[in-house]
Amino acid sequence: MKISNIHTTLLHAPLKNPFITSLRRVDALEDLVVIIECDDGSVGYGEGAPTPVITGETIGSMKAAIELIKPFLIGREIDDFDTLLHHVHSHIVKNTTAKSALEIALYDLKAKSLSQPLYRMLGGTKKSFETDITISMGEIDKMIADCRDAVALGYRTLKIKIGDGPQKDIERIIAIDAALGKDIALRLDANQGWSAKQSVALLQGIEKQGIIAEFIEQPVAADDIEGLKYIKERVETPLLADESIFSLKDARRLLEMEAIDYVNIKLAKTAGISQAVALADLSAEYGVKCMIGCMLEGPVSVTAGVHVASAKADIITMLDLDAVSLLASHPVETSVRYEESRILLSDDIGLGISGIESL
Ligand SMILES: C[C@H](N)C(=O)N[C@H](CCC(=O)O)C(=O)O
Ligand SMILES: [Mg+2]
Repeated sequence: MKISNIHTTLLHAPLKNPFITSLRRVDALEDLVVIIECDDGSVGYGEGAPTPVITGETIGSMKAAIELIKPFLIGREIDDFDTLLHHVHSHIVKNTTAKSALEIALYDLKAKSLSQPLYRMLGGTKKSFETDITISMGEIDKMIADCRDAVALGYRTLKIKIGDGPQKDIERIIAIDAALGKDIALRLDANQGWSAKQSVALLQGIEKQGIIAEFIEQPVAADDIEGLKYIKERVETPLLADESIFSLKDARRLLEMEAIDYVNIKLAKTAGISQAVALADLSAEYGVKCMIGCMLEGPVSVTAGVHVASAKADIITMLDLDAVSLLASHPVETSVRYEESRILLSDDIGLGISGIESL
């Protein structure tokens, strides 16, 4: 099974509602699907959504990185898997989403070559998962209405986007908590919107009101490592690092410092599946549980995240893989079922993606 061709196609999918964080607003998904073809007719699918404000990538930079790596993969056997992964990672630094898209397609092919679903190839057995859903940042009344709609659809965990001003944020959190039953868990994601001092004041403020969120995600700037440690030492609310952790090196530093409670693993940050699995293993060594998250991305790469969640189910105990449910429609034919908060893996080989309608 030799790689004969690699090409990309743009995937455009409308969102049900605008996706709004403290970093950006998105009205429709635009991402890049990677298709790797082999000489026996097998096809592997990968995907990645550029998130310029987090990874620094654009559709153009992703295409350029893939074009640069492509000649090192064409003509090689899928069985020579470690060499393929080596080439994905060794010719260009950063460009983590582009590398992830390539890796996902290679893992899809490798699992297909073994006639196994990817999760099983990775050592997983779990097939049923529960994800949260993101509530976009906005006016309080709108956020409460969105929370109620999500609860009515069966979501029991809501990821609340905040971070555009501590005073506004504290009002949002108190109002949302009061509007929902105590059986609904709140995850707070400030997407780097606060300083360390603001974070402590805000979190201590809501804690005094008896509100303990499941966690606060990335309250401070990605490179504010000391800020994370400062917050962790002063609040009860568990602290989850997202934008601060791309690589194993990033994670090791924070874990050694005991600066965080949880790690958010995203394939678009780890440059794919191999380092995502390694990051879960590293976190396990420190006794730190992980969430697997996603950017605003499409069904191919989100599905790859679900397979990783299965492979590392003992350490990846939380899912933020809601991006497919945020789409109004998409052209990907997948045997993996996305039923709002429930995600069910199938036993189809590879990722379980059978095609992209427009191809
Ligand atoms: C979509 C997912 N639930 C999410 O909230 N991801 C964001 C980043 C998404 C983006 O801007 O594309 C996060 O966890 O920060
Ligand atoms: Mg986040």
